[in-house]
Amino acid sequence: MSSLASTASTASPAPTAAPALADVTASDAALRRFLHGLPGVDAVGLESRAAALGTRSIKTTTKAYALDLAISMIDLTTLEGADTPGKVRALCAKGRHPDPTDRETPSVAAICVYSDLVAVAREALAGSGIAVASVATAFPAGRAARSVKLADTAEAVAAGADEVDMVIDRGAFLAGRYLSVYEEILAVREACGEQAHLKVILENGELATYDNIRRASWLAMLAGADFIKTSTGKVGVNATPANTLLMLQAVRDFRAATGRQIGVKPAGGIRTAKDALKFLVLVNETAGPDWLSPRWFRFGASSLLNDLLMQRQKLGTGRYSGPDYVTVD
Ligand SMILES: O=C[C@H](O)COP(=O)(O)O
Repeated sequence: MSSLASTASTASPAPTAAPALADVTASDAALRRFLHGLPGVDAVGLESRAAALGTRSIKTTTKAYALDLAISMIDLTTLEGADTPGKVRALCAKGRHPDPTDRETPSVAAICVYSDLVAVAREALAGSGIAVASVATAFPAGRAARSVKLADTAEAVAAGADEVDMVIDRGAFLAGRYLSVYEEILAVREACGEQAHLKVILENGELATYDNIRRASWLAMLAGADFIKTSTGKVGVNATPANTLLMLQAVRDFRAATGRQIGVKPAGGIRTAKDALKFLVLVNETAGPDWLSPRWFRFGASSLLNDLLMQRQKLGTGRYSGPDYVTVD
């Protein structure tokens, strides 16, 4: 999209050479060689580039477009122990018609729930074109036997999930057991079958270094992720401009190396329209305009939608209507 386009270019790493999948994934040692052979991340450069792109101003007509685009990219999420069918139905109604006073307002991309509430969401969203996303694999910690994680995934898919958001085994990853992480993603991918897209949550806040985030991104993509996702939203550090920029570089480089396009989903702590628009600038400037659609970029968020709606109403009327005029997230 040219209106979010750059006026100045900033250097970012060149695409990585195509990996030979069979060689790379043959063993822990081969995966380690490949993942540790990826270029090291210049943390200072990454953070300054993310900060610099965050200062880009977006003019009024582009802003209207970008606010609607951001709404259409939301995975409207509720992941609480206290979730009820009633809460999920209310969220689905909101996802269908985020602003009942303005039917031009786009619907969200998906409603994201725990697997036991997939059937409720499925029924409430019938005919809407909005996807049902389910977290699975013992979300958020991912601490369970693989059989339990696969059963969780299979139940979500059987209940009608269009998308499965799995967590990687961070313990195995940090211990260098890359093959185990790779094989688990493959197994979950298989449990998703043809029906469900797979989003792989790296849980960046637990990966300790930017180098690890780059390695985990590649590992997930090699194993068949349709999307890579920053976070569960349940730990101290979730989606940040810098860790999302790094993952956008990874999907860009992966497509250059393999021809396969993978989506990106920052999640956790994204609450304001201002922040969402900064993320869209990062997408355009890093992965490129091919990613500026809900097919390739999502926001995992429980309470971003209301601020986007308030900003949208302000653009239309010239004033804020205030939080009382949008339904509670
Ligand atoms: O995947 C989505 C996140 O759990 C939502 O996090 P949030 O409540 O900080 O928006």
